[in-house]
Amino acid sequence: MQLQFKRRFSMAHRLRFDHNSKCMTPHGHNEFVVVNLQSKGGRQIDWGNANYAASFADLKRHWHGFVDDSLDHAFQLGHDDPMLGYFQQHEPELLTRLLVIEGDPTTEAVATALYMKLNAILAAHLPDFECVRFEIEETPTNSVVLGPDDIAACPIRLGDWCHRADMSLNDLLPPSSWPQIGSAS
Ligand SMILES: Nc1nc2c(c(=O)[nH]1)N=C([C@H](O)[C@H](O)COP(=O)(O)OP(=O)(O)OP(=O)(O)O)CN2
Repeated sequence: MQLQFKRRFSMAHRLRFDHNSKCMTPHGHNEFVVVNLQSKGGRQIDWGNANYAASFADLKRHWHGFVDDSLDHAFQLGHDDPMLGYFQQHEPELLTRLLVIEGDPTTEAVATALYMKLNAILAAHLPDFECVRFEIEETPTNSVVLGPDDIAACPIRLGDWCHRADMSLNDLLPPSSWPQIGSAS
């Protein structure tokens, strides 16, 4: 049995690889992230009693905390985007609001990075559960859907932050400066 949780977030990005694209201009979307979780077998449904393996609240707490408090309204940029230099020089207090990824921040790449982030969060907080389907709905007409094989097949390291169970969105700041998910910042 799979449990599906959906959360909305706002974001901005720009794609620089295709110079003729309208997506060169920074622009934003209101997106949905949809995750399907299932028990790895260690925790089964407690039939006849609680009738669940874990409550919705417990399953959503850490992931939705990350989505709401870190991902929502972040500006997604490629690692070599010159706009990073602007923020480092003029508005360093906003560096925690930048999601930085190797290459252009397409929905495919960001979904892969965020799926890895969810896996790190599950390993730290819900080790008996796994994500078997991960979806980002970028617009009402464009979605990217991933399964575990897509994560295994990713040929590059998109960012160390994807593998940490904290609030980090980039590797510009040391890991010690990022709050843990669920802790007061
Ligand atoms: N493979 C990808 N291609 C594009 C992505 C992406 O993430 N992966 N992203 C964009 C832009 O973010 C753009 O905002 C959306 O592009 P597009 O669908 O071309 O534009 P519309 O939303 O206006 O599309 P309609 O369906 O015609 O409304 C571009 N490409």
